[in-house]
This record gives sequence, structure tokens and C-alpha cells, in this order.
Amino acid sequence: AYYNRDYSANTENLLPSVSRPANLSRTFYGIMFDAGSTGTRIHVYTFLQKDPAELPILENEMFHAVKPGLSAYADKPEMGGDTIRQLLKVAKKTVPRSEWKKTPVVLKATAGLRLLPEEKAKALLNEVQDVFDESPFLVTNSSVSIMNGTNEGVLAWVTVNFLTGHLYTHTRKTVGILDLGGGSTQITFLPKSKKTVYSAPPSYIARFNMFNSTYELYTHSYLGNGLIAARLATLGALGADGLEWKVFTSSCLPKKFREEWTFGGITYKVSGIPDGYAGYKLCYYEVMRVIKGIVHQPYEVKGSSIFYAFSYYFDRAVESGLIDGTRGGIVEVRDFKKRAKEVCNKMTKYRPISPFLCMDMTYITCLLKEGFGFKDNTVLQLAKKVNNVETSWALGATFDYFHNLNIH
Ligand SMILES: Nc1ccn([C@@H]2O[C@H](COP(=O)(O)OP(=O)(O)O)[C@@H](O)[C@H]2O)c(=O)n1
Repeated sequence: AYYNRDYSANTENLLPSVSRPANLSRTFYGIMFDAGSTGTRIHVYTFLQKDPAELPILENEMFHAVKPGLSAYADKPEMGGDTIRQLLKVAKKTVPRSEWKKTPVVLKATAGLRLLPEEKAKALLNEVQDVFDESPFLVTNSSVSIMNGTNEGVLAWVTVNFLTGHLYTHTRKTVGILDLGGGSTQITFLPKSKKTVYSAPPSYIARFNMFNSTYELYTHSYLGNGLIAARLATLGALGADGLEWKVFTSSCLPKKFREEWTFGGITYKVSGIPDGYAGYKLCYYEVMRVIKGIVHQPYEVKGSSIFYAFSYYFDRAVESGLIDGTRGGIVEVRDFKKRAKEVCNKMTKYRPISPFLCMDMTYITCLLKEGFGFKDNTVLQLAKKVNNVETSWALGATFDYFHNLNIH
């Protein structure tokens, strides 16, 4: 409804019911950079504000992504800055020149920079600030930052619930979100039961304001439990020394597989166990160590709310053939488990897709079941985009910029 008028499903909920004089509408733009651990993405949003008291209508999103992420330039920040400069060219093409000065440009970094030593992260952010300062867009001293995990979860929840039309209804029916990045993973939902709130660690409950009401969400970001960080942890390579000579092995990898593999600017030697066993069961025990006792099980997740799962949940579901990449789809937790078994027990078949597919699918299964405590029949809606807009925290962060949701 907001992006493409052909999407009429939720239009009634999304458009103000009373039509207002057209001259009160105004178009404005927002530029949000997502500096993730595996890539940097730019979102340029075009909004139409009809009523200053309501969230604006999203007219268009321009999206572009580059790999690798900023953290890969930890030792050459100027080159990291260049990736931002390149992406800003796209913004200049999208935003009319007359609007440049009024259009904010913001970059928020997630797990990739959270995991770097502070001085290296700072040098990268300073470089980005310089690139922003020389741009024609609106820049303040809070334009460039590392976002905290709570905001990452809350803002992705805002995005998905906005795009699915749930923020406009007064029923308080919403959807939960599951985001699996490279470095961190987030779970966020609106609890129905008070017990979920008081049985959770206090830092897992976040509040924010929108439309004069306060939302109280269950949210947490697990740093080091993103899919790529979890691979390293499973291999015992996260924070290990002797990387020049050590080879990290796992029964989640094809037996004859051997490769050098780079994440966050560091190269690791990894391999399967040539004369050992490989397969789902052994792999499950290995990934279990990365999850057991680390991930909190919310009281309510065993209930029946709908969760939207995106990022690597979506990518791996597509690669393993669980869903169709253009349409997305609905699966149950048990479908991930079934497919993980199939992938792990037929490693040669799936190896051309990715030698890590068994490890990744097993990790996802283990995270959902043993981590968050989802039941086998919990329904997951897998999506990369909703109504043609990226399911990322970036849209929520742009709302936060303009409306100050006061997340606390
Ligand atoms: N707008 C976006 C952003 C990330 N992603 C996916 O999210 C995964 C990695 O997330 P990330 O690099 O931001 O990881 P973190 O830094 O959040 O841990 C990849 O599968 C990306 O393709 C996406 O599909 N769309």
C-alpha cells in the first residue's frame, strides 16, 4: 500500500480514513545505512506525510548492498570509507537535489563493529563521519554510531509490524520477529502474558512510545550468536590463537572439505574430519555447545504467536530448498529440522550449494528449539521483503530518527 499501490491487502488499515486536503501532504526523504557484519547497505526512503500526528506513508524504498562489511576494513579504514562514498552516489540519484540539504543521512553499525576492538571500530566510524561531512546531506554529530542490540531488535519489530499493517490497527495484534545476522541474532515480540515480562531478565524488556501509547516488548540481541560467528564458535575458532597453523574441524562439514575462510578481516583454516564421522546427530551436539545455557527461553514463545523470520533464516531456507526465494513462505520449526537432517546426511549432494549448509541448518534448528524453546509446530513466516520493502531494522530506525520513539 505504501510502496506499490498494487498491494491492496492492508490498504484500509494503512491509509487515514478521512481524506485530507492535498496541500497538507508533504514528501520527504531519509537515508539509512546498515553497516552489518557481512555487508553494508543503503536504504533511501521516500515518505509522504499526510497527518503530522500519524506515521508517514512509505512511498518508495531504494536499496543497494555491498560486500564485505566495514569490519573487513578494520586495518584500512579509508577503504571502508570508500564503500560509503560509492553508496552515497545512489542516494544522490534518488533524492532530488533541492532536498539534499534537508535529507538526513544516518549510519548504524551492528555486530561487526561491536565485535571489533574499540579503537578499530572508532577509526572506521570517524572515516564514515568524514565521508558524510563532505556530502550534501543533513549530518549531525549523532549521524554515525554503533547501535545497541535492544534498538536493533525493537526497530526491526517496528519495521515488520509497520509493513504488515499491524501498527495502524488498535487491536494490539502484532507479529514477532526473528533476525539472524552474521554476528548477532535478535528475537523480539509483544508479550500477551504478564508472566513473560516478569520472568524475563529485566534488560530483555524494552519500552518505547508511538501514537501516544507505550509498547512493552520482549527483545534481546545475542552477540556472537549470529550465523557466521556461530560457525566460528562451533569450530572452536572464535577468539582462538595460532590461526596461522591451526586447522579447525567439525563433523558438520563434508569430510574431504578443506578451505581458508575469512570473516571480519581474519582468515581461518577449516576442514571436515577426513577419517571421522559426519552427520546431523554429531553436528547437533557440536552446535548445541554454542547455544545451551546461553539463550533465554521466554515464557510465552511456546504459545501460538506468528513470527516473521528474515535475514539468514530466509537465505538458508531458500538455499536448502525449503521455500521459494521469490515468494518466501510459511514453514514450521519442524521443517527446518527435517531439512537439516536431509542436508547433513547427504552432504555431497548439498556441498555445491554451500559446504556450510549442514552446519547452518543445524544451528538454525538448534537455536529455534533448544535456544528459544519453540515447539515443532511454531509457524515461521519467512520473508526477505514485505510489500517490496526490506525487512530490516533500517526503516524502524528512520522512524526513530524523525519521531524519537524514546526506546528505553
Ligand atoms: N537489508 C538486509 C540486511 C541484511 N540481510 C541479510 O542478513 C544477513 C547478515 O546480516 P548482517 O551482516 O547485518 O549481520 P549482523 O551484523 O546484524 O550480525 C545476510 O544474510 C544478509 O543478506 C538482508 O537480507 N537484507
